[in-house]
Amino acid sequence: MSVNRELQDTIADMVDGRRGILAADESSGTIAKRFDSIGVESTEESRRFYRSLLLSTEALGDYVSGVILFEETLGQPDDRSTPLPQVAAAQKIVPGIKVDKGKGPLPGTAGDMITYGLDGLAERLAGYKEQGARFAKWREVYPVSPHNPTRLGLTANAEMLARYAAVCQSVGIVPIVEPEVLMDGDHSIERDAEVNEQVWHQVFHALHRYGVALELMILKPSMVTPGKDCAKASPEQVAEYTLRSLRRAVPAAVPSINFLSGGQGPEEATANLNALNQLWQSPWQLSFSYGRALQEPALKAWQGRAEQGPAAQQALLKRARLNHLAMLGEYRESLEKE
Ligand SMILES: O=P(O)(O)OC[C@H]1O[C@](O)(COP(=O)(O)O)[C@@H](O)[C@@H]1O
Repeated sequence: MSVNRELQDTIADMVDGRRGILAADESSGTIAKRFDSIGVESTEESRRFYRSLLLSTEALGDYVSGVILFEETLGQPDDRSTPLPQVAAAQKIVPGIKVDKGKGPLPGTAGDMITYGLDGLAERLAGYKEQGARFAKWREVYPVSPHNPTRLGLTANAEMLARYAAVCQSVGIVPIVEPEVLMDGDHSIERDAEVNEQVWHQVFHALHRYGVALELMILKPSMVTPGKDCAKASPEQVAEYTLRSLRRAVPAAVPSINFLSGGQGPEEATANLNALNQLWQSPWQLSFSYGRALQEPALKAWQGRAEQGPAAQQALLKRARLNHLAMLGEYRESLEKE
């Protein structure tokens, strides 16, 4: 099959107007933190058990079209020895893989970050593809301060995302491009809009220079919100600011925008997505690619106890279904109690 055909098929399987993406690709440090919050030790086996529980949730494929896995999970089996990528695929959930290798400070910028992992990426992708991955994800992180992101931070991070995306498409892997503007701090929603807009402009400029086919990628941005230390904005305000900035910076050729949750609570992330889909008929599908906002209730229900598995799966399925309804603009707060 041609590389282009592979990319088109993957986009068709992932973008159908009613399903989103489950981000289950927490790196070792992050998953240890999440497990710590429920008193569970993070071991190879506890991570395998938990992620296998998530992926075998019955009917999850009704609301989720893709799952982002961590490298370790790609090679792990469920209790019946079926590789986890196959467990996902059996539910019509496309398996994908986080391919960046974490982040560190960007020298010369006093506060900006940069992500590692481009060396040997094409070879790594070939291996992941053999294990079943059909898409990849790479995250650049932008802290906000009165002087960050700097001009250098904006161009350097955009360059990394574009180089990664171009390598992915050259080997038939759909790239998810994730520029995350962090919620940390006390910046206003106006400042957040300004930063996100600059970030997206630079990212799409770089994607253009690297010849990335916009029709064959997915954007995973932050929603435009005030910083965590400010009063929260209403879902309508978040939707208005986010759409205004997206319209100014993101070409209509991009098929789907799957937001990250970035520290929003589960109900908040669903209400915001719903408002986004109610506000305006957009050229892109507006969907989710949540980690914490999908998994938090499931983690709490699980508590590391095998007998709590079904409760954890119910909690995950409920969040996935409510976010599916938010994609249709049909979510209501009263559904939380059902
Ligand atoms: O462990 P990392 O690499 O810091 O990533 C943290 C998470 O951030 C995400 O990109 C977004 O997750 P959230 O929706 O929880 O913000 C996930 O895909 C990833 O698991």
